[in-house]
This record gives sequence, structure tokens and C-alpha cells, in this order.
Amino acid sequence: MSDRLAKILEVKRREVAARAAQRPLEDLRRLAEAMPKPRPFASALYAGRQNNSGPQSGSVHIIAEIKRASPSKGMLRPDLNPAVYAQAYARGGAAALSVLTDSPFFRGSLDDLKAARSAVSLPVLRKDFTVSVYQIYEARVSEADAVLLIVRAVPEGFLRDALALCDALGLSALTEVHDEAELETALRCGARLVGVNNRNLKTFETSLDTSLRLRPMIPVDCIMVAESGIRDRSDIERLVAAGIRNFLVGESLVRASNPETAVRRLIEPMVAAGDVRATNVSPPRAKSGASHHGH
Ligand SMILES: O=C(O)c1ccccc1NCC(=O)[C@H](O)[C@H](O)COP(=O)(O)O
Repeated sequence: MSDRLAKILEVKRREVAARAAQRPLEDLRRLAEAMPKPRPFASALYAGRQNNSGPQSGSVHIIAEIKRASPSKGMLRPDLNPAVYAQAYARGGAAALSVLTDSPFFRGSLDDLKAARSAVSLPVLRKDFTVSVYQIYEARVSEADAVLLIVRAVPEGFLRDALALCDALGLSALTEVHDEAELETALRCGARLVGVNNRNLKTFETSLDTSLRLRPMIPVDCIMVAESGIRDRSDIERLVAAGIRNFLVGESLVRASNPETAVRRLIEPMVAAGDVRATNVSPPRAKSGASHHGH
């Protein structure tokens, strides 16, 4: 794999091995198994039938991301305070949070995840490059409610085992794919929460067409999340029109001058195609720290 993801994975494997040398897997496993139950992550998202399309069926659910930097864009917001952002996203009506815990490429940490999670009552995804079960136990011990599993980053056998482990620990697993073959692998391994990454991890280019192309292949009993490259309301509307309801949004929220308003703007009720856009639509009222999306 001679691409940009391969370099990240090389660093990640070394990093995890170094941590495992400090704290053995067995210790971490015991701690993880004694943790209180995670917050439900998958059920905070829209789980309606994926073929139930049309601009007005179902609401928009945002997984709002916390990241200070990224490999594709460099520094985004180096002084970002995770607790402050978590509260702003929750007030804006986010359904869940995603926190980058990778340090070398995203300037994140497990402490960021803990700070964000303890500031709100939303479920939180540990966004990292999972290459070892060690990181899944680590996520649980750090109170994550969900982890990311990137199909392209791991062998199929590991993906199957990782999904089973997440299940046993009560963690949701967001299984990320970028093309048809990866989607088939994810489904074969039992993934039911599927993230379609619009970013090509070989080149870092993004195209919303990836989500539009793969959406019809997602079985109706799966929850789909469109990830990456979602800049504004018009991008959401384009994807909603194709029946997509769950979105993972990072850069555009982190860069926004007001992250609370930025989330709210993305989830405002849609008007039917052809209608004149209402200018006085009231923003949804979300209690601080709680998702307004009840299921
Ligand atoms: O964001 C990157 O540059 C990146 C590069 C390589 C691997 C992963 C990367 N991002 C992780 C993510 O999944 C995104 O942060 C997430 O989907 C949000 O994307 P965006 O809204 O485009 O920030």
C-alpha cells in the first residue's frame, strides 16, 4: 500500500506497540471490562430505512467532529478546547460527537475525548486509526462510546474480530468504507453502522459522489453515515435528496466562527424541493448537553 494512509498506519503501529509495552493488554482488558455501560451511539442516529428517500422523510443527524489539525489541511484550530466545542455542538443540536485521538497527524488525544465527553451527555466516537484490539480496550477505558474501523486499514480477519470485540464491550463500531469492494467486506464481517468516507485515503481528495454512489448498496437494516468533505447546507441538501440522513462533519464546523450556529444551520428542517425557502424557520431547540433527536 504505497499511499498516504500507509504512512499513517506505519506510525500508528509503532505508537500502539510503545503504549502496549508500558501498559500490558491484560491490564487494559480488565479495566475495560469493569467500565460502566457506554452511551448508545448508533441509536442516536437516524435508523430509518435507507431507501426511504425524499427531502422530508427523516431528520438530519450530525456527528460533529473535534480536530485541531488534519493531514490534508494542516493546522485548523491549534488552540481548540474540546469541552467548549463539545458544548457548542450539543447546543446546536448535534446527535453525537467524534473526537480525533491521534496525536502525530491530528494533534488530538484520549484526554481530548474525555474532556469533550464529560462536558456533555452526547455519545462520543473515538476517531483514530484502529490497527490493534489494544486501541479498542483503550477506547473503552477512556469512556468512548464508539470506535472507528477503517476497512482499508486492516485485514478482513481483524475487522471481524474487532467487530465482535466491540459488540462484547457494548461499543458501537463505525465501519468505514470508500468503495464497493470495501462495503462488501464490511457487510460480510457483520458491520451494521457503515460510514462512507468521501475522502480517498490514498490521495486525500474528497467527492460527495462517493456517498451518492454507494448509498443504494447499503442494506435497509444498516445505518449509513456520510463522512468528510461536507462544507455547508447545500451539501447536506444534496445528500438528503438521495436519502442520506447521518453526516460526520469536521473541518467546516471546526473552522466556523460560531460552531453552535454552524451545526444548527445544518439540521434546520428541509423545505420540499421547489418550495420557496422559508427565511423564518425556527432553529431546533436543543438542551445544552443533550441531543434533541429522540429515538
Ligand atoms: O481529515 C483528513 O485530512 C484525513 C486524512 C487522512 C485520514 C483521515 C482523515 N480525516 C479523518 C476523518 O475521517 C475526517 O476528519 C472526518 O470524516 C471529517 O471530515 P471533514 O468534514 O472533511 O473534516
